[in-house]
Amino acid sequence: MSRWTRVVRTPVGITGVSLLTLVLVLAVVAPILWGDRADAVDTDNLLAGPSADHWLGTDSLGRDIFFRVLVATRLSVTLALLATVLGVVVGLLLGAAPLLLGRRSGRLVTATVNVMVAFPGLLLVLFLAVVFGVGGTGAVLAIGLAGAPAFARLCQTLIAGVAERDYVAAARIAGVGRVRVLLRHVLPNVAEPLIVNITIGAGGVLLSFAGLSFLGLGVQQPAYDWGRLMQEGLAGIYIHPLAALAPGIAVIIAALAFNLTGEAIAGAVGVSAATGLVDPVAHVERPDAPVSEHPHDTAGDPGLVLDVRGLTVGFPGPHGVVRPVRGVSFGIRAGEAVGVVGESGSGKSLTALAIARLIEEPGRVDADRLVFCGADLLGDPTDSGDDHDELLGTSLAVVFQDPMTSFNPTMRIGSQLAEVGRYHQGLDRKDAHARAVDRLAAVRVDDPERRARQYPFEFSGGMRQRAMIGMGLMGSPRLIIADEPTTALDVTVQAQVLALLKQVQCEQEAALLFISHDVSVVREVCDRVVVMYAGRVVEELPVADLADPERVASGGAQHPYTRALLAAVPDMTTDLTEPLATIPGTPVDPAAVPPGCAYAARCPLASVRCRTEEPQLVTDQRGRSVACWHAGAPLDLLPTGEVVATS
Ligand SMILES: Nc1ncnc2c1ncn2[C@@H]1O[C@H](COP(=O)(O)OP(=O)(O)OP(=O)(O)O)[C@@H](O)[C@H]1O
Repeated sequence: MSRWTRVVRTPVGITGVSLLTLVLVLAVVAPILWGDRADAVDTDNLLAGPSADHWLGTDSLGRDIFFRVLVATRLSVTLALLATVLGVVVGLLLGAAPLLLGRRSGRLVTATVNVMVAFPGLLLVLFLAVVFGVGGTGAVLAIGLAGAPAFARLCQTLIAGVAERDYVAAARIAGVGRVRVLLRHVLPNVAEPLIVNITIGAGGVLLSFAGLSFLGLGVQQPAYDWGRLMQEGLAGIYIHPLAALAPGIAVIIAALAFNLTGEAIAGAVGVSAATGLVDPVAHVERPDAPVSEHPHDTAGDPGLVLDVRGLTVGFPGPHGVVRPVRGVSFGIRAGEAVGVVGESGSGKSLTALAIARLIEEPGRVDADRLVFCGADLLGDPTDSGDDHDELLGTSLAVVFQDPMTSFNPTMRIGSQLAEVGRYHQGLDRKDAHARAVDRLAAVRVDDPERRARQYPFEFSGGMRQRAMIGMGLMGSPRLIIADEPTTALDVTVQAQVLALLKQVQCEQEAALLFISHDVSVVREVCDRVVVMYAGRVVEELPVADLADPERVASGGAQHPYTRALLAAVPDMTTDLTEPLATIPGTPVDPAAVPPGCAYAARCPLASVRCRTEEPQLVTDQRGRSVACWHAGAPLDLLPTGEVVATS
């Protein structure tokens, strides 16, 4: 059963939809059928009570109240819908401002919206009604604009939630413009709560309109809506109450029709009908001081596809800037696979996002050097004549961790792949689709023509990851960033996706940056490994040296953290009757990084020097680097004093 069928299967739904249909039908037909009778003046029957000729009596000019209430449906509903549309359009534009204008200008709009929301709604309506002038048009503008801020805030919150999804990031890497991202990737995914809110909102607008006309600020004679009829009937409320009550009841029925329908849709699509009452969007201030802790610089190596030196990522926190990535340096050559390992929170994903230029304000990325395919990603693209987005769109492929969020659920898989071809290779719709099908075949998706027409929910997790790799292959990637691409998959599918990733990397002679917390997976896929702890690289070495945590003297891992990570990986000799080894203690909170070596509190070798002086990354003749004052020292040897770094 479709969701929309479900709307009318509940008592609330059937009542709401029936009432709404009745109201809308009356709005269309009533003026045509009964317009003349509603306007007919009968001077012999002024202020008459109910009779067979006039079911609800007559007004002060002898006009039939029943027909006037029916005929007023059109103006009441039309004006309410116009005001709703105005509020929705303005609210949507304001709500989408952070996405369309970028965070900085967007924040200004957000702040203005928040001030407007704090302003009492009724006062705002009355104020605007006076500003725009008495009458139907003024009332539409007043009610529409007064409702816009609340709708804008709802949109901001919903859009912000979707804008962080991986498929939006993927579309942005693919070079899709902001307006298209909004229309194609964001709005379809927030449409349901918006529709619910608009429907319920229309009921409220109808009441507001009746209120304004009742106060004499809305519709003016000779036109009449329900509010106007209520006002006219008020004068004789004690002798002839039906003249005021009948239009009042009509307002209640119509408002109920909209509200019940909205509630029913909310129930059917699983959205809270109170979504409009969300908390204000949190604001954080941008740090003033630029961040650059790491003067460490190296001359650029032209053989590197990616050259990162002193990369920092900072976010403003309540007590100053928090830097989850604090001076990361590494490079990757064409055809090389580099693994980045470390516990959760060590800054692996942020490092990848910074390279893909996906860190949004107020986050701030700084580096001494961030060069991809010879282009300085930190420089102004117009200076160098390069278009970074174009470069990243064609030469960088990103495979995200969660196959559920990697694709836009409202778009066919083929269209999402084709989007890359259309934006970056200038292919027309047909060629882009053909290439998308071809790329799906290249990542071994069976029956690619049919699969390309399917939606993401029709793909299994493993197939979605393959399709994501296929999307990266729409261009000719020089670098593939895979951020925990198999964490969400079961073991068999994991092996298939890893094999595919490796095969694609070899065929394309691309570099691979493979992020994982699982050392054993990195050992399978990569040539070299970068070990991160608390936002820094603590060791970098060939995977061959990861073989055995105890093989320190003969060139194995030297850093106690790398050795602890290795010891925590179960192998064939692990005694399964014993609990699996873990690293004692907890990772460092990026907001409270201690002085000295960040790992000292958990390190069996930590000495006084470790707690006060931060070890720098030192590279040996074989090109392996380690940042530790006691690198390679036996782990059971408790330090008695200062030990000089062995490398
Ligand atoms: N937008 C943000 N604002 C503030 N802090 C953030 C933001 N994004 C991430 N962080 C913090 O940065 C730290 C590093 O995050 P990151 O996602 O890079 O870790 P990770 O090593 O990839 O971990 P995981 O394996 O869990 O993904 C975490 O402590 C996280 O809370």
